[in-house]
Amino acid sequence: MSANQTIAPKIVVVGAGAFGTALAAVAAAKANADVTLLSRREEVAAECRLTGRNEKALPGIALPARLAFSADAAALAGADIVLFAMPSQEHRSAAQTYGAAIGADAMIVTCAKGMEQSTGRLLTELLADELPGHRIGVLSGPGFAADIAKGLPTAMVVAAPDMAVATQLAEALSGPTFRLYPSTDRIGVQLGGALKNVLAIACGIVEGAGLGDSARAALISRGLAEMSRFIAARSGEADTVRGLSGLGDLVLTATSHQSRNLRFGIALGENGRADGSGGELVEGAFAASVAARVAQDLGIEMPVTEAVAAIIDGRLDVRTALEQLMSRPITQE
Ligand SMILES: NC(=O)C1=CN([C@@H]2O[C@H](COP(=O)(O)OP(=O)(O)OC[C@H]3O[C@@H](n4cnc5c(N)ncnc54)[C@H](OP(=O)(O)O)[C@@H]3O)[C@@H](O)[C@H]2O)C=CC1
Ligand SMILES: O=C(CO)COP(=O)(O)O
Repeated sequence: MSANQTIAPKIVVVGAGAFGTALAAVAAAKANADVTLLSRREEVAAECRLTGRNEKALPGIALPARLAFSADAAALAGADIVLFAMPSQEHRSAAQTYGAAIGADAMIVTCAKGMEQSTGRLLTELLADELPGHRIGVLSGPGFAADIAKGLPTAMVVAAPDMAVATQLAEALSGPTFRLYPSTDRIGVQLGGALKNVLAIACGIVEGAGLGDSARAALISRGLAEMSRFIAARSGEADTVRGLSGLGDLVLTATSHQSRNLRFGIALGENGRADGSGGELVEGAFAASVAARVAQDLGIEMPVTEAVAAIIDGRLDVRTALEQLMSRPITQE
């Protein structure tokens, strides 16, 4: 993507799940849009082409007529903006699969919320490892795919190292009901998205175990403090945590039953153990252990995150976790 581009950029969204389909739909709703949704399975692309819907990902939602569908990596040729919208743990293999088909000038934006579990790498770092020379951005913030695709008002953040590029991305991807704010804090923006999922699981556990709304409010506030410490230790900006990608997304995910992370936590709180996610993607279940491990390496305290990781691993039960959290030494807020 060149710095002074005025014609509509060519956008390819890789990953035809709920979020990829929603982002492709809002981008394609604009006049002159050139947007392709790239699935890894031909049957998904074929169904979308035939019915104008991606029924499994976004049930009952009609997609814009201008949106193109493909399962051929060749669709990436000439793309100005490539959105990576597959799960965090799939980013490295997707970069390896599609990298050769992506042109050297394309800007790549991760839209996932997580860190690589095996290495603790941020997704922007991982993409820079696999796709050297590309400008790498991140899109995150409070927005459920179904809300975005239905045209309900949504605001999120897109971050790139250079504000001019972040602004270009925000302009290219925003629409009448989908507003993107540009930022240069890639670390803060993506860590907000990764860490709020763990805290949403914690809020779900509190709900499922019937511990009350006051406990949820305490968790949101203390969880935000954990996010701040982690972001600062990873050299992100302190202010970012108070914005859409931090507090905004934490509040949304910790309070809405649309959230898969919250629902997973509720089941944990009700049953006292992890019974799986029923096939749903629960990013926080991956992020909990890696965030706890990295926090320990960085020497920062993240008691809520550590408790969630231990509960998911079956090393701690909910009652003991609560006792431990409540009996920590009294400190200043
Ligand atoms: N859903 C939401 O409301 C939001 C989600 N996000 C984030 O977006 C990311 C994706 O979530 P979401 O869309 O909901 O997940 P879904 O489970 O709905 O979809 C994931 C999609 O990724 C595809 N996929 C998996 N691996 C690869 C790969 N290696 N290459 C290409 N495609 C692949 C899957 O394809 P297949 O069907 O073939 O398995 C599937 O279409 C997550 O990190 C999530 O946190 C962010 C904001 C909102
Ligand atoms: O990130 C999201 C909303 O901002 C989606 O949350 P879940 O993955 O918990 O459904």
